[in-house]
Amino acid sequence: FSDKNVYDWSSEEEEPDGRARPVQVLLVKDDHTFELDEAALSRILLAEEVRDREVVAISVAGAFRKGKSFLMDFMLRYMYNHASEDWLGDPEEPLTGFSWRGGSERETTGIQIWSEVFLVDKPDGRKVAVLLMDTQGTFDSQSTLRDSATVFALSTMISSMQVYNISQNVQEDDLQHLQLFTEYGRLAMEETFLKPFQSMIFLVRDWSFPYEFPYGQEGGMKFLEKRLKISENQHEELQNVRKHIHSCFTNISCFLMPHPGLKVATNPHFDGRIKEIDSQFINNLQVLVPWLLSPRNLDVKEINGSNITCRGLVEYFKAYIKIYQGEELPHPKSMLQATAEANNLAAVAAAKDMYNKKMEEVCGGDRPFLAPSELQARHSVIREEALQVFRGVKKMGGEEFSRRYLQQLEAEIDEVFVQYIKHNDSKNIFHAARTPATLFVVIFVMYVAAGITGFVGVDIIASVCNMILGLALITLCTWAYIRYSGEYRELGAVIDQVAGALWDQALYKLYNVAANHRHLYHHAFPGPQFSKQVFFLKKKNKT
Ligand SMILES: Nc1nc2c(ncn2[C@@H]2O[C@H](COP(=O)(O)OP(=O)(O)OP(=O)(O)O)[C@@H](O)[C@H]2O)c(=O)[nH]1
Ligand SMILES: [Mg+2]
Repeated sequence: FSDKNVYDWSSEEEEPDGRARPVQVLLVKDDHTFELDEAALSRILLAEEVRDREVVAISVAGAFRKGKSFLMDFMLRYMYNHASEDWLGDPEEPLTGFSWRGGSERETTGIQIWSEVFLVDKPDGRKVAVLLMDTQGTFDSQSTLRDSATVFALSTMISSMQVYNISQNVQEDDLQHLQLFTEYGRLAMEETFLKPFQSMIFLVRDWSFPYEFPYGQEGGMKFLEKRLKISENQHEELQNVRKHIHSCFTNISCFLMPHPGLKVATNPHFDGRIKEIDSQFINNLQVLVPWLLSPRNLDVKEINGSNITCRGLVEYFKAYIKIYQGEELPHPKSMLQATAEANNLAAVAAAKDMYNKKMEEVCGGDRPFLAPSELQARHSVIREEALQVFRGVKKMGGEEFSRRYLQQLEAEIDEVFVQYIKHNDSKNIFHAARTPATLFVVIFVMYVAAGITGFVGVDIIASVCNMILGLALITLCTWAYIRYSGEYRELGAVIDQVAGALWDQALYKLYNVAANHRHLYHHAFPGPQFSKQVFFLKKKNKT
């Protein structure tokens, strides 16, 4: 990091007035790839006064358009006013910092961090660096599920405190998405016996049932306890989500926030001044922000049980983004897509299972050799039955989607059929006798050749023939021993292969000779055209 270039402002990041501002460190590009702006990240986290300080990273994540950046700006105000009593400041002052606005389209993209890292003295005397992080909302209409999952997972991995910003209630799908995203994060991290992430704060915005659970942290905790409770009679699916969430975070808490008033929610000219926000919201903001950010509540970022400095965080950020840029992680899928895939795969498995069972009955290990044509016929029938089984299973995802799996099933069945053919062939006594027969033929031919050449007086060729004869004899004995004892099977396979090749070559040659002389045969025995065709058809059917 001593390289000076690392600290240089990149040209587009030129900041003439030196004022703090949000800096985009993670970019999600149009082609849904991710890019880390290392220069910008290094410039902020490797500045001399902070780089060796332990870091507290606070992030806010959740669905888009739910007031995340708005909340972050109040956190900024708290940090700038040094946690004083009247940190909210002038009620007429517009709210600035991370860019926020009304409207239905997304605002924040990627991950942005505040260019100023705050140095805070903790009550135990340690000076820590506080980093504020704003993130792209999940499930906007321009992001894939993978984009959302990556931004959420990365911000959870990098932060020591993740604020999960949700609207109105903690719904089961909020929990399921949290489960999906944290699992996606955990995949990219090293396995550890510790919980992978630190603090998770469920921040419920626009809470409308204070008569059931009062606003604030205590009401929130009671509410969340109820929501995340695991009981015996709960369905396994519900239990799994809850167990997963408990296993991911060392600290889980909740805060119930009231609605900020209609001006905040609906007035396009609202600029964030406190005067126009409901007093109940402000009162709770005055509890929430110090609860999150007061020096004694700041948790230093830990990874694998050791505290991380700003310098370390840069390295982790780089390492994690590399994993998400690569192709080794599975892509998170939408619920429908995942279910449709599971349905189709189960149907493929059932159909294949049925095919295997029926084929075992036809030509399994304990069944005798079956004529190849018969095997082919039985295969065709059973294959069609298996395809019917696949078509008969109810599957999500539609015709088009399941066609791919049907093709996969057909390919797999055909592959298995090749194995059945081989298995059936090996039961053929002539197949087993192919190697010794070939060797016998070689021995015989060599014997005759040696005899003739010896008689004629070409001794050298006779000796060569005798040598080949001897070799073939030894090979035959070796092959017999291997077949009998089951040892040295690789050598046995080589002998079979060579003998097979010899056999095929000889047959091929014979066939060629026959084919070359066929016209002579027809010439010698001319017959009516149709009978020739019938003859060939019959022959074809037989084979
Ligand atoms: N109903 C409601 N609206 C809020 C709340 N806080 C802020 N808003 C309004 O919500 C709108 C969006 O605020 P942002 O902070 O830009 O939202 P965001 O979650 O950062 O949005 P993205 O960056 O697009 O993900 C603004 O008009 C805010 O005035 C809240 O607690 N409840
Ligand atoms: Mg935002």
